[in-house]
Amino acid sequence: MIQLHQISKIYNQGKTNAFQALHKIDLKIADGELVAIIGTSGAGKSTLLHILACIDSYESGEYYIDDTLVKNCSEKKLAQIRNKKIGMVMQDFALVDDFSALQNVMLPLDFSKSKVSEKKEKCLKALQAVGMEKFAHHQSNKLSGGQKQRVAIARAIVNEPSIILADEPTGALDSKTSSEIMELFKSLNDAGRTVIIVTHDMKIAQQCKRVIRIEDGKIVD
Ligand SMILES: Nc1ncnc2c1ncn2[C@@H]1O[C@H](COP(=O)(O)OP(=O)(O)OP(=O)(O)O)[C@@H](O)[C@H]1O
Repeated sequence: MIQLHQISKIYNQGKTNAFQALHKIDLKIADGELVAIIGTSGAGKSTLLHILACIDSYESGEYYIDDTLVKNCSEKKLAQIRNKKIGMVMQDFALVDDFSALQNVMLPLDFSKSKVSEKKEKCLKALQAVGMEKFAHHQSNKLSGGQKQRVAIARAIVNEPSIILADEPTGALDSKTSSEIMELFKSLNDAGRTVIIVTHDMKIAQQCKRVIRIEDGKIVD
């Protein structure tokens, strides 16, 4: 499903501060895998995740997602891929503070032509899947860290993407809450989704079926 062939990423190319963050990365991730990406700070984990999420460019190599060659896609097609195929979860939750949980989960449906009542129903279903339906009308900045991350996960799955990408999703949570969030990722994976998690936490990585270690922009293990 995901294939990277010789992907290289250079920040500030052509300038005196040019920096090569990824060196000829080859990687295949099949449908339904549960993968951790680990490595020291600055190794290139987030850069790789952003390329997988189609939110960052690369200087050379090919990235195929379900046989679509990403670099040939128009901006419109890329937006469609991001919206329909990929759900993103961030360390800092990236919720709109003064929106309710429901309004946050509605955001990816902003451009959908469905009726508002249908959109709401979809969002409530996503909130239910993460155990947060009772908090649908709570303002998001009044929720705990773990609850915020559940809402962020509901927002990531509302369009039923086949791939979930998470960047340090438990980095701001205590260990008990981290375990609960990891259980949620495992259940999303059990339901058939591909889940790729960047993490520093070995307890999280050990629960993944495959661990990829990056050092200095290269896959070393
Ligand atoms: N926008 C940018 N411009 C220039 N260099 C960048 C940029 N973003 C990242 N880098 C550099 O690229 C390298 C890889 O960064 P990246 O954020 O992918 O690392 P990481 O493994 O995710 O680190 P961390 O675990 O600290 O989040 C680092 O040396 C970083 O300084």
